[in-house]
Amino acid sequence: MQNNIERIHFDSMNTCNMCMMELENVYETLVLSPEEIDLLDMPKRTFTVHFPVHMDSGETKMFIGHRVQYNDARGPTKGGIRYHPELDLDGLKNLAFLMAIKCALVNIPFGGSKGGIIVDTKKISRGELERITRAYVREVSDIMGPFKDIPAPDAYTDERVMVWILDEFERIRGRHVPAIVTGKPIELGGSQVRRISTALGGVYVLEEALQTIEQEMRSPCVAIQGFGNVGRNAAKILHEKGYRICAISDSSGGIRNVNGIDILKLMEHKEQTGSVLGFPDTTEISNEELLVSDCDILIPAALSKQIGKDNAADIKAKIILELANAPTTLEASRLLAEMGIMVIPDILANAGGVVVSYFEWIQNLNQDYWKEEKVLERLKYTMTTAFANTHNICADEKCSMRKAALQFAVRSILHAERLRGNL
Ligand SMILES: NC(=O)C1=CN([C@@H]2O[C@H](COP(=O)(O)OP(=O)(O)OC[C@H]3O[C@@H](n4cnc5c(N)ncnc54)[C@H](OP(=O)(O)O)[C@@H]3O)[C@@H](O)[C@H]2O)C=CC1
Ligand SMILES: O=C(O)CCC(=O)C(=O)O
Repeated sequence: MQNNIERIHFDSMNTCNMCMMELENVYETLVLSPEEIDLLDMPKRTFTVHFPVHMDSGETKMFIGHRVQYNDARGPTKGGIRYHPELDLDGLKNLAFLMAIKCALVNIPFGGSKGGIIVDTKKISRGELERITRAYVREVSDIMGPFKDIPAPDAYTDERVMVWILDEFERIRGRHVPAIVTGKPIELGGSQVRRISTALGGVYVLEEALQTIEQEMRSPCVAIQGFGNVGRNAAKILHEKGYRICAISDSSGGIRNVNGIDILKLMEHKEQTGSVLGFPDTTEISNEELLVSDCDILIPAALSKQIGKDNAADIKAKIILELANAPTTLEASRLLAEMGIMVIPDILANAGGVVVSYFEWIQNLNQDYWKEEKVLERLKYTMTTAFANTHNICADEKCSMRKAALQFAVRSILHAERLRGNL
């Protein structure tokens, strides 16, 4: 086997260095062959598109979009679409890899993908957002399909964007194809619960995790970074369950009140002002301060690489529930494990989103729509089973949850590759 540095030089075209480094943590335990490592280290396909869009000003601007399909041994690739001014292909490869791992861990028949457009949604109009989305779909429609690659919402995309993706794709195909995208509004084939499923799935695994620790936490104090779809719904669900939400932030900064923040009122405040700042009876803190603030449970629910080697040692939470994707660098993950902090990894913690996306896809294909109770019951079963599978490996091997989850998922992906005769 080549060492890491040799490999980076050897296949520099489309490697995913972050994926390689993450996978190295399980190579030894799983005793993988060089062929297996080669297969896992690189995405299957990477697309970059460059397309013009007419802006409101009358000028035409060029945009760049990507879609990475990492592995499809277990089924069509599945993963969100992210709009962000700092979107980069390497980050997307890692996110697509995490999708493949996540789907294998919760045992749904999908591979993993991720995509997006380099754009700041706060600096464009609604009309421009729609034209950019539709233009991107025209560029990538050939590689999408209900049995090929199925997008969904991610940071700075929402139901409205999913509807434009659906509509543009159906215009191109000339027929209805509801299963082309998930995260749609219920009126257009969306599933009950999908709006809150990422947060709710996270709460299910958090409560399983709390049962495994000896020390009882009474009215735990929770700090949440991010107040978008995932952060806001996690805050609301936990608030309703009696947790104290002591600190919360968005891109403009954070607020803190150790006695707990009224989340419903904060949601109204954010709706009216566009920010969590200025909410009554709270002290302003920075996003950096939020991450290292006194709390029992820390929930990163915004962007990647928020917890790194520079701030990990200062974290005071006893549990970190990673609702964002890749919020912790690998270096920081190792440090947190040494500090005895329980980290419920993204690939488990935020899988509730794709699990209900899978339910939405099934409902679309069968044209048979489920009641809320059925979705809730199946989501809970899927998440608690994935938690138990991960926890059992942790107990047997005395390893972190991240390593355990990764092992479980890699085994499952390689098994599918072997069955297909690819290994
Ligand atoms: N949506 C889903 O179903 C899933 C999402 N995820 C992951 O969850 C995370 C959040 O996604 P989602 O909630 O959908 O995205 P949204 O776009 O709905 O929300 C993003 C939130 O993050 C905040 N934010 C952005 N930059 C920063 C920053 N530097 N510091 C603090 N907060 C910041 C935003 O602030 P502001 O409101 O001011 O813009 C916003 O509140 C992402 O990592 C995503 O990949 C994972 C699985 C599924
Ligand atoms: O719902 C989905 O299909 C994917 C959601 C997503 O992008 C994620 O889990 O990171």
